Amino acid sequence: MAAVTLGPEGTYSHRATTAVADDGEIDFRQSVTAIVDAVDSGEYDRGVIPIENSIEGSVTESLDALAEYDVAVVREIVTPIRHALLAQGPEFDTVASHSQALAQCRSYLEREYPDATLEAVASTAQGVEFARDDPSVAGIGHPANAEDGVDLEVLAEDIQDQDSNATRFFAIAPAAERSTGGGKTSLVVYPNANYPGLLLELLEPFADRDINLTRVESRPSGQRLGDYVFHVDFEAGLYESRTQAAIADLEELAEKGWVKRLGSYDTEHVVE
Ligand SMILES: O=C(O)C(=O)C[C@]1(C(=O)O)C=C[C@@H](O)C=C1
Repeated sequence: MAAVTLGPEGTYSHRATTAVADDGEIDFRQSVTAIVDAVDSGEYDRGVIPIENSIEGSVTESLDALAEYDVAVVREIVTPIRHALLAQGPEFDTVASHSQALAQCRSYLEREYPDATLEAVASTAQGVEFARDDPSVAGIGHPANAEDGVDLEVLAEDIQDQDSNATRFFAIAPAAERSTGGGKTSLVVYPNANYPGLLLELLEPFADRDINLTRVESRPSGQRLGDYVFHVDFEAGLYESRTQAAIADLEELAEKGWVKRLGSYDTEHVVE
């Protein structure tokens, strides 16, 4: 089974992918959108993308790509994220990492390196590569990245602002592989409407059927200011009759827009 995720080798996405596709080939892309595109086109059977972090919140590029492309979510992977600061030595003036990782270490960086320039790059592992090439750059990433070559020191470990830092990833597949099992479901709803009580009406189909929502997130539709797409996750299988009834209600509400079924899945906790 060929899988694709955020590269280069050594990203947290790569680690999460190994947990679900350890017997197959893993290829890398430089952005979440490129990963979703490669799975949507059938080039890969699996992709792994970050969705949400306990400190920094949604990975908005992932939510937008899930709304735009037609792929199935087949698994959820939750993994603790413990960042290290890696450099050739203590004399650096720039810290390069993924924007999520820089944000997860914001207090640490302000306290310890208030004068450093923060540079957002495609992934944590790419930041570490820059540090390997340039003594004026430090990277933030998994400490094991220091072992993959010469000349990198682990200057500090566990620099994330909360000990309990964790990221949720989705394993995605081509849309035809949408699973029929799994205890959690994700939908994307675009009502294409704006009137008092709309959000309440969107949530009622779940409350009425005793379905527990685990996340509601709004993203701009891109059509006009104040117009939103809603990402909804809940604890019920897609093919349960109460879910089908709730979706039928939502489709009526979103008659001018659409309801996208991303799929049902189980959660896997990966501890490193
Ligand atoms: O850059 C990486 O290592 C990634 O896999 C991306 C990512 C993210 O986008 O959230 C994944 C986990 C961590 O939260 C930090 C960065």
